[in-house]
Amino acid sequence: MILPEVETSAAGLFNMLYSSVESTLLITSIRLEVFDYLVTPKTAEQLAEAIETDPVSTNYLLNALVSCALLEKENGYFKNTITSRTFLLKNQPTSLGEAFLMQSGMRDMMISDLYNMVKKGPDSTPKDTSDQSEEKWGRFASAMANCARAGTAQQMAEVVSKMPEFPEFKKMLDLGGGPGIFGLAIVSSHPDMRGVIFDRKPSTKVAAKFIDEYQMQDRMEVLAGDYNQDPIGKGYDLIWASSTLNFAQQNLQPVVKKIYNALNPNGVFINLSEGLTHEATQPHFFVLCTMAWSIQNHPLRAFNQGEIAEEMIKAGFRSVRSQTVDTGWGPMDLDIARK
Ligand SMILES: C[S@@+](CC[C@H](N)C(=O)[O-])C[C@H]1O[C@@H](n2cnc3c(N)ncnc32)[C@H](O)[C@@H]1O
Repeated sequence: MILPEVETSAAGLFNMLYSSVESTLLITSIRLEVFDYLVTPKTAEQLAEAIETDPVSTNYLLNALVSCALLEKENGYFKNTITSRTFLLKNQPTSLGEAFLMQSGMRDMMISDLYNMVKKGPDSTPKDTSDQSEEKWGRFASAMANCARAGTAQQMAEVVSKMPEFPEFKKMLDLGGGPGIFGLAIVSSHPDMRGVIFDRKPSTKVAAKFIDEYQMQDRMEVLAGDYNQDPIGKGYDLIWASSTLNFAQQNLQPVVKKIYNALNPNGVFINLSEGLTHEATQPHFFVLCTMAWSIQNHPLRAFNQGEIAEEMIKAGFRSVRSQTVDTGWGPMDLDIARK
């Protein structure tokens, strides 16, 4: 028998084939509240009794979670790892479970018809820009807050607070701020700066809730509107925008110019967004997580590296400094423009 000569390995393909099992395992375990019940170590039988599941199937599920480093197993007892303790328990400021349930629902909806999306091209029915879509953002804003405070907001507040102009800042804007966690984190790291969170109305209601929660009512306020067409206020020393300008892609230069005009002389505009490289094929995480969204929302899409910086220069900023930062969501581009 002569078998073919094989010069490469198919291991990557097999991993790819089964990567959806990892995702389903994570989402199912969040739904079953496995991590909440394993705050104290339990055997598979004990857990199955507590969460009313089948003990044999539960044992397989738990072993798989150990193999994904979300649980540890010792003498038949399962317990959380630091990752599951930090991010997968309910009702913590860093809980990601609710956001993951929402994101996976959206992802499944978008990806389920990938075959036809690719065959026939993007859905040409008009995009929903109605109140319903705004309500959807309001609901997402709550869940997204924890994605920000799971580490990236703290990391970015530290970067901003180390800037030479930071001590002189008096007023900042968090543009498309959603729940406003980035704005809250930046303002809190300054002794007396004030801040405005700008977003569509339903999201600003959520931001107002977080302003109350952090007792920042005397320093933070919300402003509702659509940055593509409404005024965004003025007199800012800092304008922060993260993961939002994709929604201005068809209007990017006027929006960046609006940002420029809203800043005081010597003001700073900082944008944090994905920045695709290698002809839009890297970083792996952002290429994958934006693929179906970009197909469905074409011409809205993920940004390529340098795209925002270019618009900043065109808008008249005197200098732009760009760096790639490793965030909890993967490598992102931080563009800092000075007026
Ligand atoms: C992915 S979220 C990012 C939220 C926040 N900046 C963060 O990084 O966590 C995008 C935000 O942009 C807001 N947004 C999108 N288009 C907008 C527009 N035209 N005017 C105001 N806000 C907008 C959405 O409501 C949403 O809160």
